[in-house]
Amino acid sequence: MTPVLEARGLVRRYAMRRGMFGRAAEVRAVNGVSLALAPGETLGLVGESGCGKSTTGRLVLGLEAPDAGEVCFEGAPMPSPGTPAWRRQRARLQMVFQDPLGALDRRLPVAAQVAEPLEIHGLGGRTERAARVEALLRAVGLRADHGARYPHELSGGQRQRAVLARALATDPTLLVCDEPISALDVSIQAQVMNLLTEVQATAGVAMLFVSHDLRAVRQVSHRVAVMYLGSIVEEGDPDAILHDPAHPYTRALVSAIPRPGAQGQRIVLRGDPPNPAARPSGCAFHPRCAVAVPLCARVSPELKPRRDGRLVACHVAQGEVAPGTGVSEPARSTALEAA
Ligand SMILES: Nc1ncnc2c1ncn2[C@@H]1O[C@H](COP(=O)(O)OP(=O)(O)OP(=O)(O)O)[C@@H](O)[C@H]1O
Repeated sequence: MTPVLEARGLVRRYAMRRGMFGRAAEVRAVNGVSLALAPGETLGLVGESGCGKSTTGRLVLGLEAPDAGEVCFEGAPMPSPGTPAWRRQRARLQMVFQDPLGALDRRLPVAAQVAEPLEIHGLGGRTERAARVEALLRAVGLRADHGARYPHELSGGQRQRAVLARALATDPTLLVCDEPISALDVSIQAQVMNLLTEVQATAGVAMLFVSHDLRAVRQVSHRVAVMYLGSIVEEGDPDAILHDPAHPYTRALVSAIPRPGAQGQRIVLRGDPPNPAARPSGCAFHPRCAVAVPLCARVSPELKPRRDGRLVACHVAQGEVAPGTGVSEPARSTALEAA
């Protein structure tokens, strides 16, 4: 089956000035990310602030061009932004961002905004569009009269529902949801998460669900990818990752989830939070890692399957470090090749 989305080796760098008169430094926001999504599948992208989740989302949507790597949508390379082919494809690729008020136009009633993508892409006549808007509002749990209101006349959860209705208007095959619940009250978060689960089941849309909240990601995702400093460090089944995280960074993330009765289990990461403008050599996580060995400072581990099939980018978790000797032969030769 052709994947809806396939991204290979994505790299995105930004120039960043250090202070008013400082020299420009380079931030590697995304550093070799590859991912694939099957039709109807949801991939959760999780990691702490600044690890490159949103930049990955923008690259996947074609809102920004990568400095290296390629994005294929339904088997074909993503057309250049602004071209007619790109505009046609944009109808099939939609997004839902964190702030529903910012995503909506304050001067337009909700129904007009839900109808907008249909007009832009020339889908249906006036009557058909009106019927489609009503059906979309109903599908996301809003009434027809909500459509006549302006965004400020809706609650936060209702606004995010309106944003979702608009995103679904063109019947997309891929939805990128970037922190869709983090600006909402906790009680409303659950409603929107349930709605997203419903949308998955009924619309059959593939989703890239970006969040720093592993529990939210687990609720909607078929697979989870954990990012650290621009790279995916672990990928696999959400339950397996939550119950038996393989990468030391994932273990720290999981241990930070508050759980009743799990006292004193939290892993506190040592060292400073990562600075993308000063990327450590080798494994980017090694300065904060409790199980790092000398190899980790020299050789960047690849994301590859362990014996149990879990994808992990860690020399230790992959079993490349032989007990007692420090480094096993395959890892030693990789290190020598890299030296
Ligand atoms: N336009 C830009 N110019 C310069 N640096 C940028 C730009 N966009 C992002 N960055 C930097 O790239 C890195 C990754 O940012 P990104 O927004 O992708 O992270 P994130 O994981 O989505 O974070 P958050 O959860 O806080 O939204 C950060 O260090 C950020 O400061």
